[in-house]
Amino acid sequence: MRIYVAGHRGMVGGAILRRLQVRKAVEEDLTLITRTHAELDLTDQVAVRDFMQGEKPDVVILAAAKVGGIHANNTYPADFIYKNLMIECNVIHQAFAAGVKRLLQLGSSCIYPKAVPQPMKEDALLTGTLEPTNEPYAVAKIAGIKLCESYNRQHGVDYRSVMPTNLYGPGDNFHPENSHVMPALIRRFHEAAQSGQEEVVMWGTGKPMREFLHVDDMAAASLFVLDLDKETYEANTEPMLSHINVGTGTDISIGELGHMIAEVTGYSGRITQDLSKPDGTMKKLMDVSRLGDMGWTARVQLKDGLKETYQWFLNNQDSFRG
Ligand SMILES: NC(=O)C1=CN([C@@H]2O[C@H](COP(=O)(O)OP(=O)(O)OC[C@H]3O[C@@H](n4cnc5c(N)ncnc54)[C@H](OP(=O)(O)O)[C@@H]3O)[C@@H](O)[C@H]2O)C=CC1
Ligand SMILES: C[C@H]1O[C@H](OP(=O)(O)OP(=O)(O)OC[C@H]2O[C@@H](n3cnc4c(=O)[nH]c(N)nc43)[C@H](O)[C@@H]2O)[C@@H](O)[C@@H](O)C1=O
Repeated sequence: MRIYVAGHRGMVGGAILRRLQVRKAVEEDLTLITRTHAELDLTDQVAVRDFMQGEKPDVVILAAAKVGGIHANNTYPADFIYKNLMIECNVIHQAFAAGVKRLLQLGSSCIYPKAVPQPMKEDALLTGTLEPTNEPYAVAKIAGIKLCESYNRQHGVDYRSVMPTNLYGPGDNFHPENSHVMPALIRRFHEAAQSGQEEVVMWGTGKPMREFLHVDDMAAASLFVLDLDKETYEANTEPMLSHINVGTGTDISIGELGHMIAEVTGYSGRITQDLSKPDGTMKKLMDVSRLGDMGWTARVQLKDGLKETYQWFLNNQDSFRG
């Protein structure tokens, strides 16, 4: 069994690779294939074709993408739509051309319309208008789902999609502007606590609700879905709706999250709001009953995961990206 993990140096790909390495210790015939971004640019069609034809993986896990928080999505929309469409087209088509029978790709909860009934069910896809701050990224992610469904329908392959809620954990991107809210605030509150600052500014009103899933849970869910036999996967999805939500099923306001991060990082000053920054979607909570009915639930509690992520941040400050 030869498994290619695309994006293995990212937060999710790294967590998936760690789990597969544990598996490899007991499964001698398992070969894990990886390439860094520098070794293989997945937006390069010819390079991806040559790689797939050369390595001939049995299974592909697509965790590589252009990823960022609300500001990055809103500021670099061309990068988010172009790079993600190219990566998906190249990896999915060239995997098919090289004979890959099973593939798992990661989408995102932002595929669902902005004003959709909560919690969001898989069948809410394409029922309304998307959140404008990340529409280009969401369109690319929806195309990823439709690529998998189309190759399944036309060619009889077994390409699956998981839709994660907002993720966090070791290996996250702590860039001050371009990251997601959790790593951005861990860094900002930590630096304020260390330097004795009296004020920390958070973006928006603090009212949006978000659901946070630890990346180790995401990696476990990804392999759970990948390992399902074809009959079970198909019995729990539909040909035109072949994606599965992954989340915890509970959410928290951004304001509350800020207070939690202040406590964990030891910051005790004022917390204020920058109302010139966007809130984005006001609520994004996944309906996770489909995955729950199949037997998978998240394990890591938010407070525990936050403390562990802060510890990882402290141990890796010199090496993290951004
Ligand atoms: N983080 C989150 O909150 C969420 C993530 N997701 C999805 O999960 C998946 C993984 O995200 P996450 O791990 O957080 O993201 P990361 O940014 O941590 O990792 C993405 C990886 O993809 C690599 N990559 C990007 N572009 C290319 C390219 N052109 N060629 C080769 N490699 C490339 C990056 O390499 P490099 O850094 O060198 O560019 C990086 O290693 C993505 O599909 C994302 O959309 C979904 C919902 C929430
Ligand atoms: C996973 C998901 O991530 C993105 O969507 P998002 O959920 O809005 O992600 P976010 O983590 O950046 O923000 C969450 C909330 O938090 C508020 N907020 C406060 N203070 C900071 C702050 O300092 N940084 C950030 N980034 N947000 C902040 C911010 O204003 C917003 O209300 C998508 O574009 C898309 O990439 C996607 O799929």
